[in-house]
Amino acid sequence: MATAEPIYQLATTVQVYDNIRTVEAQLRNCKIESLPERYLWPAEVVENPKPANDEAVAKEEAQNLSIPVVDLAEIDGASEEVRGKIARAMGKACEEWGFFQVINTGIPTTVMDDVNTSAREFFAFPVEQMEKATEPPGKPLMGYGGRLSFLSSKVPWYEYLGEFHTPEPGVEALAKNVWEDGNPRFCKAITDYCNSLEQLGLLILELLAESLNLPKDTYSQHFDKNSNYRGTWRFNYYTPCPKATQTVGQGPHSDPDALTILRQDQVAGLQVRKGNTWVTVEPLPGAFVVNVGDFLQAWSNDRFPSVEHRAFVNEKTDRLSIVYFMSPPPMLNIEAPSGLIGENQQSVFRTFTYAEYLGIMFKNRVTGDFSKKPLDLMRRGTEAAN
Ligand SMILES: O=C(O)CCC(=O)C(=O)O
Ligand SMILES: [Fe+2]
Repeated sequence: MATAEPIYQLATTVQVYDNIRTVEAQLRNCKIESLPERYLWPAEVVENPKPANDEAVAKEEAQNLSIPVVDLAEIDGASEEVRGKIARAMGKACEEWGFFQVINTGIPTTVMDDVNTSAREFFAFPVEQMEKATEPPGKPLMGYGGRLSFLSSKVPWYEYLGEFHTPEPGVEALAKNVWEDGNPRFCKAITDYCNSLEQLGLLILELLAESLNLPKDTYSQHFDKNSNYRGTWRFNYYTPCPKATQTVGQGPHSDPDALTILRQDQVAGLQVRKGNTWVTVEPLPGAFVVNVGDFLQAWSNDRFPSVEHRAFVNEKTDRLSIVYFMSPPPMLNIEAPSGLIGENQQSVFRTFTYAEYLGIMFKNRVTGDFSKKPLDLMRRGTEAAN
């Protein structure tokens, strides 16, 4: 079981603080006046980067930008031509943004509504009840959390609940710790949702391979149920923060996995880096936000960047995002397919496994070193790669 994997051992250096609900209540009751130091992220992280030239122009440009939208309405039984068009649009979005929104996925509204209701049911509990789902420190970002610092030197203003969907689904064990009857409705909602997202993820991986003129199963074959791939669901819940402008829901990061599929509610909060600015991902009803993770960046030989993103919070409204992370089998060697490497050339990154990569990433983050994107350490010729 994943609990014992050495890749997570570093996370035992985790620092546990008061739950953010306690801090929020203290602020509202004027028991404390300002956010505790640990939530105060540096200005360069919280604010938009200052453009070198004209700030007003850059701001306006950012407002007019939005991540591409890919429509899947015609994908079922599509002709080669139509499928190719969709694949190219997706590939272009990934090359230029590392992000896109996907609409008309065919996933029934009820599947999305049920998981939404389940997430809100959980986060409506008092802290003591939610904490029944807290996992021991060796399983970072699994179970319930909302006061931890192990991925950065600062604490983000958010709570999460998550578990594996595959290879060993953990939702039932988790639910048994929280509800006496194990809440079968909750378990079903999450399982149905993950099954749908898994199918969507496989389709996207196929289309992305096609966009690179690779055999369509180049990536998706490694996400077969029998392949030991890691599918993880996570709810991110951002309670309103009385000092929202001083902190972040999630600091700038790229996702380590291959592909992330996120469903946000109708409250904006996700921002994607584009050059020197941050572009807000506008909530679109029924859409999913898809992004390339570090692993797919390596697997595409740098064609699809895994782009930094962050989530902000606000003073009045809570916000929920529901994420499905697709990570390859931990021991799979990742190397760029030969179709992406020219004659007499080497791949941009050295060969590495996901397990090895997570180890390096956690170490980097626990020590608070954000000066390098972890994936850059795997480029041929860099220190960690040698
Ligand atoms: O909540 C969001 O919009 C961002 C979530 C995210 O980036 C993550 O969970 O990795
Ligand atoms: Fe992320």
